[in-house]
Amino acid sequence: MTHSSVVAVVPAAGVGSRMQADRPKQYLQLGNKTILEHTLLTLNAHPAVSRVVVALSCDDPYFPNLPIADASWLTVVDGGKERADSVLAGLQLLNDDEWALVHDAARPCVSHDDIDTLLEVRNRSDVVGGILATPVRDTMKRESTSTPGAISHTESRDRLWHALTPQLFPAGLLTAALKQGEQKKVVVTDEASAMEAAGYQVALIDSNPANIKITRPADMPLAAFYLQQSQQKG
Ligand SMILES: Nc1ccn([C@@H]2O[C@H](COP(=O)(O)OP(=O)(O)OP(=O)(O)O)[C@@H](O)[C@H]2O)c(=O)n1
Ligand SMILES: C[C@](O)(CO)[C@H](O)COP(=O)(O)O
Repeated sequence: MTHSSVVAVVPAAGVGSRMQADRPKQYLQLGNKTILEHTLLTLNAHPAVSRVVVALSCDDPYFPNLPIADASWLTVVDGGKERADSVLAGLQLLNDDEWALVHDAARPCVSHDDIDTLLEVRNRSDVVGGILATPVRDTMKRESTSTPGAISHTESRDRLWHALTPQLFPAGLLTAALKQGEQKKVVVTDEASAMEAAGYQVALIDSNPANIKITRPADMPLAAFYLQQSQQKG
């Protein structure tokens, strides 16, 4: 079956406050490249990805110094206040019938195997798209509101998943769902939340938990280890 082209859309306009670094976390080095370079190069290297759109902070002083800044396969757009705004800005460069493969800049350890599995959802008629995900492993506690720092209760972890990225949807439907979510003040922290709110069925694709989102300092050595593992695999 032939498919419309797949375009990677990479939100990379965050400030990385939880990382508490001297620069936005996507510009921290892992080995000989920044996190952002690892992510963009991995996406561009996937045979199904036709081009990459990256959303940057409008006053980002770091990107122009990267060797890939002038890559022909890469287009830069200005990101927005929230992650969803940055994704929406990137989607403006896609045709409605193209597949948007939305992936956090902060997830450099994503594998081509997992992207291959996610792309299979294009052949399904029961869902509109899908997301990489991994089942929750720990017991989940809800914090008390009346006694902050204390447990209110244990949440059922039955059928509870961590949503990862990439998340894959037809660009036109995702654009409309994000705009609708904005108008209806839906809390949209990933693309799937907007698609769910719009009433679509979205596939959960069980995937490698090594595809971590680098968020806090302790994530850096873990990401370095996973990247080294994948480089050794070749
Ligand atoms: N306005 C924003 C906010 C976030 N992002 C991107 O969305 C991804 C996931 O967001 P997160 O991990 O929360 O990154 P930050 O918002 O930078 O981190 P923090 O919440 O700690 O500030 C990151 O690649 C980040 O660069 C974005 O493009 N535009
Ligand atoms: C999109 C995401 O990575 C899925 O888990 C997550 O929602 C991003 O959240 P953040 O607060 O913007 O890091």
